[in-house]
Amino acid sequence: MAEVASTPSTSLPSTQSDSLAAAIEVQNYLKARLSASKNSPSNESGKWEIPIIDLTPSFSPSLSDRQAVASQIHQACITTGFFYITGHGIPLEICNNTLALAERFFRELTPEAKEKIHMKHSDQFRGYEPASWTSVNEYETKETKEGFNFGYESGLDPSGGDGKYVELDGSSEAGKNLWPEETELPGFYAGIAQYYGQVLQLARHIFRLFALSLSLPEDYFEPLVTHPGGIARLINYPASKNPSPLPVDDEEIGLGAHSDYECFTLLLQDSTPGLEILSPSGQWIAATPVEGGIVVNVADFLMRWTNGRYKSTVHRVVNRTNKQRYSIPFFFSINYDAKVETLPGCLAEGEVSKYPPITAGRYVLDRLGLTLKTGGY
Ligand SMILES: O=C(O)CCC(=O)C(=O)O
Ligand SMILES: [Fe+2]
Repeated sequence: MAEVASTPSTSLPSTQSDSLAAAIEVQNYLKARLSASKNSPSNESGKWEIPIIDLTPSFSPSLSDRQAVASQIHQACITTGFFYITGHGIPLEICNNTLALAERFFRELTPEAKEKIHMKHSDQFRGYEPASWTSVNEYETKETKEGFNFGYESGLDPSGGDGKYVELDGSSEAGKNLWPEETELPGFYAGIAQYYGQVLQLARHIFRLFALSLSLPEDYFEPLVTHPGGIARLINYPASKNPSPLPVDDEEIGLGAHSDYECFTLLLQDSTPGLEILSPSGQWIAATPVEGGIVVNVADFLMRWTNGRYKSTVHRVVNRTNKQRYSIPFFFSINYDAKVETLPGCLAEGEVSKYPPITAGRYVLDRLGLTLKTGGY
């Protein structure tokens, strides 16, 4: 792990937007957490476990069944900020096929085809991302992962959306994704679109449970997800050159320590472990894959809405095995032109909001901007 304690705090230019200030503040928070972390194997498992929540009853017509799931979600959100879901309704076959498409993307697409859809051609961070093109924090700057990033299109939304989608920067042109040609990777787009549609609808369902978990009406967030942001990534973490349980050397960081930016993330991972989450006492805990399960983690918007009651937990990926690891996170956001502001019900009498209001898309864009080595976008 790179030395972080001595790095001076990032200073805030006076002309920055509120969302950039917020994005920089998260980096400073991360620095504090990392300097207190122990880069050693965890002995905390058992004390701080990632719960498994069966979503089956959440599809019941009975409100009390749905509420029972929501209270398990509440408990997970105020402790780990991470949980697995089973019984989520996305067939295992679709999950496995989508992971197989990720593998095909990285293995079969030619370097020329990857170059054509390189992220440098996108002003919205879409497309193919070679290893070390971005790094999610300023301390672990040689990330081994490579990725392919794409976002919401109304054609991928089974609800069709309300036709008012705006991009991260508030512009209204849709369709900024960079897809490989059908002839270059036959069947890729159709397979990815099928998974995207399913995971998007699942995210909308889970968002209703989040509302219940906060004692809000189930449809509280509904007006905010009529044309939601939803970035997804296919990620390939190469096998370790020197597989060993620990310690991690900087060359082996797949994806550096970070919190996610949006409402919550739904992560599909293959059977190779690698995801680790930072416990309150600074231990890295492995989020080992659960067969048929999807990892859910609270991200920054939910932390901000709840004034920190829901934990946007720091996590990272280190592939310590001799196998490639593929994963597919889906980052569910509200409409990018909507605001995130502390919920009145999450402030006790006299309690002040820790987080100023931000515009959803702008905040995501500012956080993404900080991942580029150039520091700009
Ligand atoms: O690949 C994983 O397991 C996690 C990915 C992740 O945390 C991210 O892309 O934000
Ligand atoms: Fe993440």
